[in-house]
Amino acid sequence: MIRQLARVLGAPYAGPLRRHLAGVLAYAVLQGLVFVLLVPVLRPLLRGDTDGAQPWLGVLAVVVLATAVAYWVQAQLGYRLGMALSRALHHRIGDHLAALPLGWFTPARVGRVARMSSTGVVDVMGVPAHLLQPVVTAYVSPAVVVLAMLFVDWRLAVAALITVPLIVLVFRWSARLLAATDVVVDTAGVEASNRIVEFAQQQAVLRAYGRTGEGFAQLDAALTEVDRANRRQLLKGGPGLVASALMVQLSVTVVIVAGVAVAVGTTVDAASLVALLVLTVRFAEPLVAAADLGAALRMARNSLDRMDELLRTPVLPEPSAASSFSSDGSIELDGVTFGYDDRRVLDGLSLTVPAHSMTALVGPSGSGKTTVVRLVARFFDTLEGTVRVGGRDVRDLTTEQLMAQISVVFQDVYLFDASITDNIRAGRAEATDDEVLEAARLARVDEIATRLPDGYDTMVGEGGARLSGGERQRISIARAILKNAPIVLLDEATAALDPDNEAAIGSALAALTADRTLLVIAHRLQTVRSADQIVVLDNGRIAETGTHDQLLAAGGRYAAFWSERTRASGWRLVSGAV
Ligand SMILES: Nc1ncnc2c1ncn2[C@@H]1O[C@H](COP(=O)(O)OP(=O)(O)OP(=O)(O)O)[C@@H](O)[C@H]1O
Repeated sequence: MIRQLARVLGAPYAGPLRRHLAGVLAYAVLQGLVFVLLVPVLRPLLRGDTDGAQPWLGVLAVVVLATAVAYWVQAQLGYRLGMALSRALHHRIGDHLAALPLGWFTPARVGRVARMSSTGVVDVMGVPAHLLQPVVTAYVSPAVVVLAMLFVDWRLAVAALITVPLIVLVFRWSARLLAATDVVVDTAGVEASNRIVEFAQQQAVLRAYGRTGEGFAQLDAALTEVDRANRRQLLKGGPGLVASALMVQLSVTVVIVAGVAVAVGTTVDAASLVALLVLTVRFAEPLVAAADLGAALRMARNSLDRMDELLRTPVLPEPSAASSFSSDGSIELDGVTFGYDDRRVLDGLSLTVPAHSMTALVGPSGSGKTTVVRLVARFFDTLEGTVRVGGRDVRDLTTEQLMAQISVVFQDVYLFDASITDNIRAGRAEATDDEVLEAARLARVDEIATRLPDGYDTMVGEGGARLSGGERQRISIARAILKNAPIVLLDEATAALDPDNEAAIGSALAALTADRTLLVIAHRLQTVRSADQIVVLDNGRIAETGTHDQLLAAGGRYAAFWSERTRASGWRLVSGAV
């Protein structure tokens, strides 16, 4: 486990971990010695020989003092290591998350990561902070005691040693019984926390459709499952825990019986025997503690396993150093095949978006439009074929180089709980105040700021909750304008907006996309009509390509779409260019 901890934490923590382990070992050995010294102290005392006990009492006092110092040193090291470990784990998880393909982030995985970085990190930091010491002591102190027994009376040492393999076997069996149910308990825990978050977040939907009862039923079922899993673990693990405690008591009994048998043979005097028995009882104490701590240690190990697994999840390979790159501002997909899990979604798709032109992607739901945009932004790598941005294979660009080429405006806009200015500045951290204000003006965020009590300093709330959907989108467009990337990937809003917002967003997008390369998942007829190229996707393939007039004249899929959509409510006839 220590080795795994060192691997998860990385090289800088190997030294502190080793030092802490050395401190814990020193403490465990010293504690064992304190137990052992009880024999020479008690032996003369029980015979009434206080003078004989005095030198040993002096030695005992010195060793007790050394034990106390060792305890303090290892506790300080462990506590500090625990705190550093919590920071290091958060950093390592955070750094790795930042490098994982964007497509990795599904809601279920996000839930797991949230659990891992909260309770998981606390479990793991508990190892140096308060678990390692009692567990190491549990094994090392009795070993020192048995070693000392060898010198006092080898038969008692052998009696104690006989029980050790049995204790180890029973401890392992007990741990295995409990571990078998760990996955069930953990899965139930993750499910319950996801349901709680969902229940809280989706109150509006649940109430609107009168399904609070049903929503609650799902949460209730998840919590019942947690309860059931815990009970099942207790039932399955119970025999192991009882057997472990019994084994420890049995080892004490074996040594006592052996001691009495030896005493009857008169090789050991009564005083020594009593001292040895005291030693035996103390010898068993740490073992009982180890059995109790097994569960906490296992939980820490499970959390560590999951962190290890996350940190081993491959990141998208990218060149170690950025090579010089002068983008021609185009986008190209060349024979691209891609699928989620085992299902093919794009099938040998080739598409070119020339620089400074607009391509509109249209097609039925599920035809692969979003997937095309995700591949351009390298959420995933293709199974076959090549995606080129600015004329270069995206796999040959560093994340910084690729991201410098692209601004993405998706439908779900997330704003940080910060001021409007800070949210816009997220587009380019080093932008001057004037540049931020200019981007805000172009995206018509200035109109929003004037209405708010603190203007641009107004905090927008978590996710931008204090603003309307349209207002959030205008801020995200201002962010993209500030970023000033040559290529814009846009998922046009499907939701209806009020006329003011609609017009504001129209002009904000016009400012963003002017003189840029634009790949847009188009929902508005106006956008589609004004595109230089329309690509009709169907089932992961290109069904048709051309301008609006060409495609209407062709009388194919697009023409059918157009006449259907202009009649249906799904496509809105709105004025204003994109
Ligand atoms: N993360 C994912 N995991 C598994 N399957 C996915 C994932 N994302 C999309 N899909 C599936 O891939 C197919 C194409 O989805 P995509 O979102 O690209 O289509 P779309 O044309 O953008 O649809 P829409 O217009 O409804 O947004 C769909 O069948 C969808 O269910």
